Amino acid sequence: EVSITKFPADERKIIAKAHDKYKKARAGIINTRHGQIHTPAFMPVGTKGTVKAMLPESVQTTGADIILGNTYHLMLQPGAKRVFKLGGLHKFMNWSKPLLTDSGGFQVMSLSKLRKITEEGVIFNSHIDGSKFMLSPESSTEIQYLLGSTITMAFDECTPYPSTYEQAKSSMELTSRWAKRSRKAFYSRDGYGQFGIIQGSIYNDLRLKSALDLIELDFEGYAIGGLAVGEGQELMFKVLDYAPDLLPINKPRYLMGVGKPADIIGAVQRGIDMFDCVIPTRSGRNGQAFTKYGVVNIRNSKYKEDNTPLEEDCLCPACKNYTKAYLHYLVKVKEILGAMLMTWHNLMYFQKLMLRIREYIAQGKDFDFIS
Ligand SMILES: NCc1cc(CSc2ccccc2)c2nc(N)[nH]c(=O)c2c1
Ligand SMILES: [Zn+2]
Repeated sequence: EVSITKFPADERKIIAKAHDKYKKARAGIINTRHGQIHTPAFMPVGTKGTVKAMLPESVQTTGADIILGNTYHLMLQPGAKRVFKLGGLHKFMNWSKPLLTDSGGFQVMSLSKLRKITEEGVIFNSHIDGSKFMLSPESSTEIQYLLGSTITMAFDECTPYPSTYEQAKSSMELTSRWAKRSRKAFYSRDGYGQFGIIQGSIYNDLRLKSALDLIELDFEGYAIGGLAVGEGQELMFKVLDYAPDLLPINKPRYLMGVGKPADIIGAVQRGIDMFDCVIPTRSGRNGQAFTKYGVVNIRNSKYKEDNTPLEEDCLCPACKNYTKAYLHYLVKVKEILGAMLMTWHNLMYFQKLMLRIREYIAQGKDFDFIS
């Protein structure tokens, strides 16, 4: 078992080796202070302290072991100190299992209007009321501590795509300097962990240097950042053909912001353990349901009198108790229950996919035809 706490390097016991064809795929368990994470794992995104349209207990019934929170959003509202005073994010949102929070830099670059990147950190104006904030390796790490995150992410810069070699090099070097400061600011406790994030865009020598810089800091896990940023699946897999192997085999590997089922399967085959993506929740709210027959756009008029469930053998409330006609109607009239049921089904679909992948790996079977 790959325990998130410090463990002797020789405890490199991977629970199950996958079928030779996918010699890099692995199934494992990450032990944390807030419970176990079965990998390969899909982590639903709960940006503002809630997985949108879901109760935490509903998220739990889908099989999720861990959910994500967002440092950027929570530091602006309600504020990290307030969450800390109120007992931390676990208590605040009534989620007792593991929580992973992003370090916030990525969200600053994608959400805040005015921002300035300096060696110190990122100065930005809140997208809510324009007030001025600064995120640095130190402040991001402290905010994640105040939130009570089980897994803290190092403060990095997500290198945009496309980037020239020079741009990617200087961005990666900044991420390495910030990683060192993040690691120094981390308050190490048993059962809690901090993950480093490697950058380097599509350049293999930069990816290697980034990995070497971060391995020196002995993080509890490692994330591959700077992918799923518009490069496309082919180029992403090209990087994943070598990047996971640059990371310690006995520590968790997290591919940030990925992805669709086919992306997840391809990345697991290349040695990735953890995933997060807004697709099941966001597309669910937009009327898209993932099913074994493909993606169903429930707003399509062909469903308005379809008295069958999304998937006859799915155990989620949407499939057990309702029809596509009812979901079609709810989404068309923008009823909140529509968002709830579609989200619940999609999260169940993604967790079932991960469960089947874990089973196939444990049985040494290849799993490239699962959709
Ligand atoms: N588009 C991929 C992506 C996504 C996220 C966000 S993952 C996330 C989102 C919400 C909550 C927790 C994690 C990233 N975060 C960081 N820090 N660095 C990246 O390179 C990066 C790349
Ligand atoms: Zn369902």
